[in-house]
This record gives sequence, C-alpha cells and structure tokens, in this order.
Amino acid sequence: MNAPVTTSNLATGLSTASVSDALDSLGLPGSLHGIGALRQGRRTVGPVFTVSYEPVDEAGGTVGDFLDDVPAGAVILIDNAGRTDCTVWGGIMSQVAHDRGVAGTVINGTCRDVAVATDAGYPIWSVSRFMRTGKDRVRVAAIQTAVTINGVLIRPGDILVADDDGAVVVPAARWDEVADLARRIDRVEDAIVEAVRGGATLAEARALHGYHSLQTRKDAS
Ligand SMILES: O=C([O-])CC(=O)C(=O)O
Ligand SMILES: [Mg+2]
Repeated sequence: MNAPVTTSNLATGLSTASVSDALDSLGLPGSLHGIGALRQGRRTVGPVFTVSYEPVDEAGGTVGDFLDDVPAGAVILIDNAGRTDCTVWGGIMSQVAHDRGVAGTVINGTCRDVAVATDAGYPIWSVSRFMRTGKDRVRVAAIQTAVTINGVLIRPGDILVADDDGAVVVPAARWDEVADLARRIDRVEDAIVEAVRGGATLAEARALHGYHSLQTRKDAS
C-alpha cells in the first residue's frame, strides 16, 4: 500500500526529465506534450486540482471563478482543449493564487498578464500566452474531475512536477515508486559524469552504468 502523499514526500528536487524516464521504464504515460514554462528557473511539485473549460457563444462565460476552492499547495491543472485564441488565466488570478500559497498553474491553453505573474513570482506553464480574454468565450465545465491532455489521463490528486523542461504527471498511487526510480536515475547520471571526469570516455561511462536502458521499459521483451 502506498503512503498518502504529503508535503514531505513531495519535497524531492526531482527533475521532470528523471520523472519522465522513470515513467517510461514503468510503461506509464504522464509527460504533457505542448505545455511549456512561461518563465525559466521555476519548479513546482504538488497534487493537481483539475479544471475543465468549454466554449460558449454568448455573454456569460467567465474565467477563474473556481479559484476560491483551491487549497494551498495544490497545482492547478486547467484543460481548455489546447485552445490558444483566448485566455483561461490572468493577472488577478496569479496574484490571488500566489498570496494563497497555490503551487502553480499548468494550462492546456493560454494565459495573459504575464508581467503580473512574473512580478508576483507565480509560476505558470501553458501552451502559449495571448491577451484576448476567455470571458464570454469559455466557462468552467467541471472542477476536480478526471481530464485527458494529449492522451494522458489525469485524476484530481495526481502528482504534477514542472520545471524548465515542461510538466509531467504521476498517478498518486504510483508516486513513491516513480520518485524512487527517478532518484536512482539521477544517481546513475551523476555517476556517469563523475566517471568521465575521472578519465573514462563517455561511451565507457555510459556502458558501465547502463545509460542507454535507464528509461527502457523493464517488463518489455
Ligand atoms: O480574463 C482573464 O484571462 C483573467 C484575467 O485577466 C485576470 O485574472 O486578471
Ligand atoms: Mg487581467
């Protein structure tokens, strides 16, 4: 039985690259293709709070009314089906989320008021940035339900890790296993660099430490 996810077992310092390799080795999806960091140098990890948007044709659509329901420490994961012609996130939301200790926002869609988010120090990952509002163009269809983004099924409470390379999600029940594997991969990669600095060729060091199959699915024949 996996331990419940707590703040302490999330304080990993793991990179998305290592987590992604660990997922590959277990045959699990999780890497959110097409979503990138708004600003470099930011990292976050936390359980996801999911939000799904849908289009509207008339006045009455709105952006961000769910924010009062999001707990501190959560990562907001918004699915607007990859839509880039109107926002689902802006500066008011960045400031409020930051003040409340929300861990970051990851958007399958677009955001605006980028300078406000940067000034607040609030981290965002998105498909793009664009200034036209989603108000009267989209509305929240659901919160805290499963979403599928580019083929990855994500449930509320799954663990999202995001850094300069993008965002990756791990099923909550597999977090400990994936994090252990990712830490092992980090140690092996460190050992390869050390071996080269100690005089080995890169090819020798990679062969010695099994670099080429670190991410290979272990139950694959
Ligand atoms: O319409 C939006 O994208 C929301 C917005 O600008 C904000 O929260 O400041
Ligand atoms: Mg705004």
